[in-house]
Amino acid sequence: MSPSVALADAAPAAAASKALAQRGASGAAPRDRPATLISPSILSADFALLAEECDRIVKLGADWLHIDVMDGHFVPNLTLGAPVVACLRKHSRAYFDCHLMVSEPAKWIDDFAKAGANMFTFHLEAAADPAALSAAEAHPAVADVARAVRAAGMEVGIALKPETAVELVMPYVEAGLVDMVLILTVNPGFGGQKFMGGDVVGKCAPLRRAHPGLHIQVDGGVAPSTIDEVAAAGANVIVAGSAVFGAERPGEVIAALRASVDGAAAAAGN
Ligand SMILES: O=C(CO)[C@H](O)[C@H](O)COP(=O)(O)O
Ligand SMILES: [Co+2]
Repeated sequence: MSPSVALADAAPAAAASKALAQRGASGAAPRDRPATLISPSILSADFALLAEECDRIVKLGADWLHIDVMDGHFVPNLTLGAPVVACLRKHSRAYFDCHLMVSEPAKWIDDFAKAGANMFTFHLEAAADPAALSAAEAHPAVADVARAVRAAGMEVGIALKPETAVELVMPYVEAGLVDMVLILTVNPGFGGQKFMGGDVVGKCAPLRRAHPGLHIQVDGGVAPSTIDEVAAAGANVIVAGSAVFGAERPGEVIAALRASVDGAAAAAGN
């Protein structure tokens, strides 16, 4: 390991575990709006320098690290899997926010738990036949995946593609099975795509109204030029890949994203 990789070790263990507890509490969702969390996607990092890149971006103010897992089947791209997460865990105590764009999420739960993932976000469209999903009741296959993720010691995220109606995730949130809902504002598979605003990011608003304490993540095309619409919609967990890793001063981008979301929350009175 190069000396520059020992980034997470710069924080005292007690402070790091306190921060982790604040940033990702398991169990019942709080009633108050959760804190703003910036989760840069390492998809846009230099994969040959991944540990150093993770260290650098946490030191520059990132709260979580967003890890995009693609299987070449659910999406037309391949990225990385649990072995890479396990290697990163040896170098970092950061919160690993894993976004599983895979056809069979249940198959990977144990591997990611053992690798040190903190959040396991799976796609609603992958856990059950999308035609069998309903806003009126939870689909047993989706509920089973959510329960298995929590039983494995990770927090539970459910992701929605841009075309998936937000009503379809409500039964799982209402049943207390979900810690975070991820609203995708690009078609999954690639970084650097154009942000889908309007009705797509607008799916955050009814979720925030109905569930003030829920983590609501927006992922895809988020940048200083698009963050105000994301913030106004009610998201509190912000993913940005190319905007952060492609910036000359990534710390300034992280600060600008956070300021916009904090400002919108204050304006909304929470
Ligand atoms: O899940 C994703 C793509 O499927 C990525 O997290 C997302 O696209 C982040 O990259 P960028 O901010 O460059 O859009
Ligand atoms: Co993602």
